[in-house]
Amino acid sequence: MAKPGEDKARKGALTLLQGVRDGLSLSDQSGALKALTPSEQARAARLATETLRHHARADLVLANYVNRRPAPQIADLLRLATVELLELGGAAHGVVHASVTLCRGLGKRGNAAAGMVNAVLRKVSAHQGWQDLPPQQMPNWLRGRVAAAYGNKVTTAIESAHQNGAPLDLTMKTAGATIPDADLLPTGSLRLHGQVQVSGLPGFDSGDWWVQDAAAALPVRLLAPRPDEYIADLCAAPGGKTMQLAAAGARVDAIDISAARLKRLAENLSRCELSANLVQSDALKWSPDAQPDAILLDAPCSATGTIRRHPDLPFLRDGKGIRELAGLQAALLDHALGLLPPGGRLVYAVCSLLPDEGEAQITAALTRHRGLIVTQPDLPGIDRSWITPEGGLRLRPDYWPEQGGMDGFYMARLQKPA
Ligand SMILES: C[S@@+](CC[C@H](N)C(=O)[O-])C[C@H]1O[C@@H](n2cnc3c(N)ncnc32)[C@H](O)[C@@H]1O
Repeated sequence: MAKPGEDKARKGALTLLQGVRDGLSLSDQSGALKALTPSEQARAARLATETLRHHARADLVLANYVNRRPAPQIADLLRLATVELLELGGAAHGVVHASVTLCRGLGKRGNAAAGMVNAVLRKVSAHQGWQDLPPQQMPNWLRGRVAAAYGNKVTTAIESAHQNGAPLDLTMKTAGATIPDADLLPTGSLRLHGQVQVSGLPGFDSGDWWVQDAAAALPVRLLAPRPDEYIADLCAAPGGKTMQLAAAGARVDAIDISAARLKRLAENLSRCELSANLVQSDALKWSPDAQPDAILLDAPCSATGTIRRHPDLPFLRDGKGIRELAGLQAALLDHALGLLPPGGRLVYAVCSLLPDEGEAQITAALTRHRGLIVTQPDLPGIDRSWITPEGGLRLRPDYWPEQGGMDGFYMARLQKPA
């Protein structure tokens, strides 16, 4: 029996996949499915996300049954159906029937391919061995760098973590508070497993928490803000870390170059009834009237630590621009250190797997700034093996495999000489 909502969601997923092929991220496409209900939009996003997460494995299965390379839109449809059948447990008859109908709706080319789609998907639905296929590899430009940094075994473990996706982590506004069904992680974040509708969770309307990966919550814990301290958050939007700083009672200047992202930060602060002084500026040109007690520099980066939650990223990037990003990170670090008073502290953070954006930035900053020291992380829940030779904290998606992993991150706490 065809379910109209499911059919709309499948069609929506194909629209999103086409968008990714055209160079748009899934989050850039939030307006593309306006005609769908919120639950159809959520289903479409899930289908597209899972298809990207299992793209290469779906192609491996399909290669057994497809003779000629199909047009890109038909290939997306076949991958989507393969993932529904073999990963998401979709009922064979329903998925095959709906996919053939959808294919017929794709114009002349779709009509011509409908018979092939029907025959291929019937075979896919009986395919054995999906679970044994290796996890989807990162693209070569990234895989090579990750393997050079951590070795082949860890690279495969990171790819498995990417395939598993990410649970939903929350940071509570009040330390120690909790919500039903959430696990308390060793570092203090709460974790929820399975499909969760964020706006339906207790405490959403009252702003008791915000969504933030457990790894992303650690830079502010490392900075250890105190009530009434004046803290500059130099790359602040959409504001998960600004909210941690504000919730700790700090007076926060939240600077970001993007007006659109600052708007989201303002909405997030408002929902949680927290406040910060928002400033739209290039952080490299910003200087405050008074010296901040501390600075958070959550620098723009390749975001390669977030592939678990953003499986579109490997399809959108080609590795160009990392050198420019590293140059910007170094310039931001130098500028930020110049704003600090003697003895002031700074946490540098990036959601990147690449040492060029993390460890190497701090090693180079230590040679450029005489007397600068790295103070070692001493946070609850941190494994000592995560601390790097220069004294930073390297987090990887393959850590905490039993609890559901964490984003890749690097952070270091610097102190200016007194
Ligand atoms: C990693 S994100 C920050 C995430 C944020 N700290 C949080 O916890 O939600 C990096 C941010 O840096 C901003 N950005 C990039 N270049 C910048 C610059 N030159 N000055 C200020 N902000 C910049 C981007 O707009 C983006 O919002």
